Amino acid sequence: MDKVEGEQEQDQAQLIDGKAIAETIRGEIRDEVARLKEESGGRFEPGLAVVLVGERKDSQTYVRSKKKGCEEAGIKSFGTDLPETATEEEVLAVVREYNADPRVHGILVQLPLPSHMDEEKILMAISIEKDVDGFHPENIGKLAMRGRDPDFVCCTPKGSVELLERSNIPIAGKSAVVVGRSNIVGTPAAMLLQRRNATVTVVHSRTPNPEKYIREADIVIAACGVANFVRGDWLKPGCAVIDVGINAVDDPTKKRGYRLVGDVCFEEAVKVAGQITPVPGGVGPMTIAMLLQNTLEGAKKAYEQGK
Ligand SMILES: Nc1nc2c(c(=O)[nH]1)N[C@@H](CN(C=O)c1ccc(C(=O)N[C@@H](CCC(=O)O)C(=O)O)cc1)CN2
Repeated sequence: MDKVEGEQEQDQAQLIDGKAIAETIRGEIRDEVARLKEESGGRFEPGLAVVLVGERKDSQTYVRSKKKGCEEAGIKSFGTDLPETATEEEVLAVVREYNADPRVHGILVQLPLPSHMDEEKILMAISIEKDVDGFHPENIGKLAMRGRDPDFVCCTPKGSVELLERSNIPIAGKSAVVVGRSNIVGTPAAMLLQRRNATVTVVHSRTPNPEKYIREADIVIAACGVANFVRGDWLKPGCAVIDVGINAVDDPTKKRGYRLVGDVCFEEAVKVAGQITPVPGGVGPMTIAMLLQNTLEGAKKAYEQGK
């Protein structure tokens, strides 16, 4: 059938530009921090403490980006780097010090921690009012409860939902599938979508035929950590796809010898979906923007209490 003039069929999904959206949010944070500092007559400054244990290159890069993000936003950053050989007690001592420091409104311990440490024990030591990563079991628990609000929501799931909202993609009444059930992404993402009245299914490594559920979904959040796991023909035409995966695959044509791909096969999915996030440049930049937003929220609460 001939196309009506001016009417165009969409043969490719619209890209959800996480980098641009994150930049907008960072600008909003910068303005709000400046307003807060001005209101306090320069006496109050939001502060974030970043604890890094070990020498993982990727963690070092993320920590650097977080500190740079703070600097650009006018947030003071504090940092403690400990060697891989540090003991659990040494990390706990650093966390306790930041818990007690009134200049610090947010604390994060970069994950993953070395394998000899009990991650949950360390995350639980972070004061709930400073848990800007939202990983404390009490914050996760509150997220799961109707009628309760967590102090902070984990950054990657929060950023994923923010991408949907800022792209005007309706959530309420829609059917959503979250691929993956990790404590820090899949599970909180499912809870956030449910709080916005989506009907949510979580598929995971033990789900037989996950494509059966994904084919029904208006919204897919993929967070299973398996490169190209979700195929294009698993998707409902026109659906929104948020790809949380950041997987390195060998690529000798690249300077660093690898390229990053998501948990969704982008080349196939872009032909079927209505909207899709790229990797890189999708959810990743939102993680840091949400961390800065959470730090600002924590600082504002502390400021109000201190007035
Ligand atoms: N304490 C925490 N640890 C970890 C978190 C977290 O939220 N809190 N998340 C990840 C790592 N992470 C932040 O810490 C993070 C990952 C990826 C990106 C990002 O912007 N990625 C870019 C690509 C980067 C590249 O080229 O290598 C993108 O997707 O465009 C930001 C933050 C695990 N640990």
